[in-house]
Amino acid sequence: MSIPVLSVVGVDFVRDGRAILDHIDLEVERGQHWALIGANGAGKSTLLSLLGAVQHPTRGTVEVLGKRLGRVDLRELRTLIGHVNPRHSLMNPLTARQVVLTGGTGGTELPMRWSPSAAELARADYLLELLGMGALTEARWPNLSQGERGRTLIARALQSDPHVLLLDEPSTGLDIAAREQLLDRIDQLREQHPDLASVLVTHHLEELPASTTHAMLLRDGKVVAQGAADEVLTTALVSETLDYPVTITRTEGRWAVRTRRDPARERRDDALAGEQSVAQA
Ligand SMILES: Nc1ncnc2c1ncn2[C@@H]1O[C@H](COP(=O)(O)OP(=O)(O)OP(=O)(O)O)[C@@H](O)[C@H]1O
Repeated sequence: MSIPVLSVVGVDFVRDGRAILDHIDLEVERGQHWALIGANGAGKSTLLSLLGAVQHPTRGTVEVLGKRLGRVDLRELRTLIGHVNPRHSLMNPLTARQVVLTGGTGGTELPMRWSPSAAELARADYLLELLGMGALTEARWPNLSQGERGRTLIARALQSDPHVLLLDEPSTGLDIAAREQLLDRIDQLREQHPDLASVLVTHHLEELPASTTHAMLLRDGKVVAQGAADEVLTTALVSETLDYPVTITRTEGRWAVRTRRDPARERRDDALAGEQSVAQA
């Protein structure tokens, strides 16, 4: 059996006496594309930061391709992981191509007196093309739209040829066209790199690419359910996770969420509104 790309065993993350993550187990294999779903504050970004070797767990183990966080140099681990941070900040107005090249140098700016090899340049251009940025390789970061920046950052995360891609709410702030373009590119990327694994965090099931294979539902730092996407992204389990009645549908691979009507609750709300207006009269 091959070594999992990511292996999380018995992980707790405790801050100020509070369990922000409570006994998390997760195994991500090559070619699997996980969605991490939960309400605000459920612990999604914290879990992603452990997977990205940004922080250490309080208890338990995190391994990336069998290399254990805490035992292996963090820089070595991070070359195996492509982490897309939507809050990427830049001091200099680099071009899209230069931003992608920084993905191979481990910083956000290009090192002084550094010049890329022909292979590094060719990879950056290949990735920009793959993410639909081929016409904008010379465009400068401050002039890129939010959607173009997002796609550039995914190309940047892939420059070091990582085994796993971590995406933290990649569609936040995008209009519908930009979001759909991004999701299409993620689907294409996964198709063309069948060994790549990924973990994508979102609040919104509409923002999941059709190529999502697995899901984990988190509530208050605990796992509500995890496994194959269609077994986990169900009306009952997502409602339990969000503590709110929703109906989940999946059409042409994509998910949609609607508030579930609860006739008993509506009758109670109507009766309450009636009592209040009588009281005010
Ligand atoms: N280093 C820390 N110290 C103290 N509390 C923290 C720390 N990191 C995270 N938290 C808290 O842990 C909880 C989970 O945070 P996290 O950002 O992981 O949630 P999330 O599911 O990503 O939320 P959101 O969807 O709002 O981004 C929050 O209540 C947050 O305030």
